[in-house]
Amino acid sequence: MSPAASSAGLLTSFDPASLFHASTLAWLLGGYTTYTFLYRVILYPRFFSPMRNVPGPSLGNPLLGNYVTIVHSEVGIPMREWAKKHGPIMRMMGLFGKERIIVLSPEALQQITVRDWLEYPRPQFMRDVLGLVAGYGLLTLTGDEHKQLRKSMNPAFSIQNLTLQTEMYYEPIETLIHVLKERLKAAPDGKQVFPMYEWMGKVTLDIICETAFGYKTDCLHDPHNELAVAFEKLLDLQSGPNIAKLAAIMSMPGAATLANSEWMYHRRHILGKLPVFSNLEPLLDSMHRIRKISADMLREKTADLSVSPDDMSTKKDIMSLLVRSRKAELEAGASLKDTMSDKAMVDQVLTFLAAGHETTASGLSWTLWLLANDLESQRKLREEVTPIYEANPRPDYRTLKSLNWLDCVINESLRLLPPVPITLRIAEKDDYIDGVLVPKGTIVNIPIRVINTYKPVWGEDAEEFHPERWLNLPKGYNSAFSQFTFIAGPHGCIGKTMAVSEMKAVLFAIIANFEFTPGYAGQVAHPAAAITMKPEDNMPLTVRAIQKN
Ligand code: HEM
Repeated sequence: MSPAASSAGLLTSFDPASLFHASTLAWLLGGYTTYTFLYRVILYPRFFSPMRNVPGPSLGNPLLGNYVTIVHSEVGIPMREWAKKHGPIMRMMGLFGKERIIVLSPEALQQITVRDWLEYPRPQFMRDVLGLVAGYGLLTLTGDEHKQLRKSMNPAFSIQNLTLQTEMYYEPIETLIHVLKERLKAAPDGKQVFPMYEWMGKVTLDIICETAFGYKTDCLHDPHNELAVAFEKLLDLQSGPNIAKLAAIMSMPGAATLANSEWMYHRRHILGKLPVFSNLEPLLDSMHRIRKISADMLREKTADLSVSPDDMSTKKDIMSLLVRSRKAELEAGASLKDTMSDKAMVDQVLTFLAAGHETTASGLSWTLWLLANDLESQRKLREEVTPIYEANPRPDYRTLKSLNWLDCVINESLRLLPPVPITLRIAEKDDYIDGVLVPKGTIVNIPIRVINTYKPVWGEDAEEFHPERWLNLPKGYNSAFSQFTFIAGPHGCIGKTMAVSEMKAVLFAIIANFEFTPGYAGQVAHPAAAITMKPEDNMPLTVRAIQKN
């Protein structure tokens, strides 16, 4: 038979119904799935992606991409090494062949976080995780809703309000000093090793609860305070693997809605019995307790007639400010539905508690670590703060701001060991970044720790602690984009000025009272990252009280 006859025979004998035989369908489906998978994971990133020629690390494991390296290294370090080799824009591989872009240049950071911020929101899975652990507010909203909310929050973070709030920091700070001194009295040689991250966590929780809603946790004295216990439980859950697991769960359709429902809360014990979901039980439980306490505080404030619209003298906390501004809007004729609801108010306060507590505690702990390893910088700081402390142990916002070496130390610590080491955005359109065509849907990595220590900007000693560099900044320094600890633009940290002045108040007082040295010989730092970068070992440091002459 000729080939033509044979193919004609094949064609005439072809029965379309045979396609619907189960085995044929299975073969077709299997073939299609295998091809699609191979195309996405192997072929597309190597031969077809518009980003295929962007420099970066080798593509890594076909399924896990560069995650194997990232998961087994200290946060930010692999990206820092890649940046040294490949420069300010790189491609890396995420899971299952998903490409990501890593950006460092001021131009790219300006485009993503400032100019085109509406087209580069936080990815949905990130917002879902943040919503679950930090409430639905500034961290989860985008677009016009975010703009409106941010505008109504700005007064709480104005210099005028921060100036009034500074006084509220000192009661917890003085309690911390008192508690540590009492323990040191009983210590042999007058020195003792304290887990400083734990103590910084207590003092910053007391401060944030007081400034966010006028609630006294006093967890420095009472570790069993209900709010402190709930927070501690929540923070214990925040390890890298747990957050990755949570992000995977939140990517499942409907998971975020379900996890936030009362229905699920009342059945949370079921989750506790399922291996993958077991961490959700304590998480839902803690969030429920924190929400309940916040809602009770709100009810009290709304009923409290002394929270009048123009009364700035009595209640300076953020929740009172929101209640006052709602009252003012209602008195000016706004209808209740146009003002912020009770639930939204509770969510805002939760966001501030979560975003402002652990970040500041980590920032303070890293600063103490760096000072414990640079005794000359610590001595200079003590020399600067002691005369001011002796004249007035509760300096105001302006005085704290005027202390130059304190400013250098905090800027340098936040540069070198930023409490939020990395953040993500997603491109919502095909776009060019630094001349590279980035397809819609690409996750953009903003590697804060790498940006802050990039040698072409900061010089060869970029990875070392030198507070004096802030007195003579390098030529390539860009005030908005070279130290990116609080990022920039409409989603930049609203609490930046508050965090810095709180860190200054705490450091001012404890450096005047104590000397810090490493906890043991050969100690090295152990930064672990979940959402924030915190010391995995709670940062043990040797503390000795300063003897007054
Ligand atoms: C050293 C301490 C702090 C650091 C390093 C820090 C860092 C950051 C960073 C990097 C972001 C941007 C995250 C992203 O876009 O993915 C952010 C956002 C935010 N931070 Fe902070 N933060 C600190 C303290 C605070 C404090 C004290 C508060 C409030 C009391 C606060 C409230 C917020 C809020 C509400 C956002 C979301 C802003 C928005 O999207 O509009 N932070 N912070």
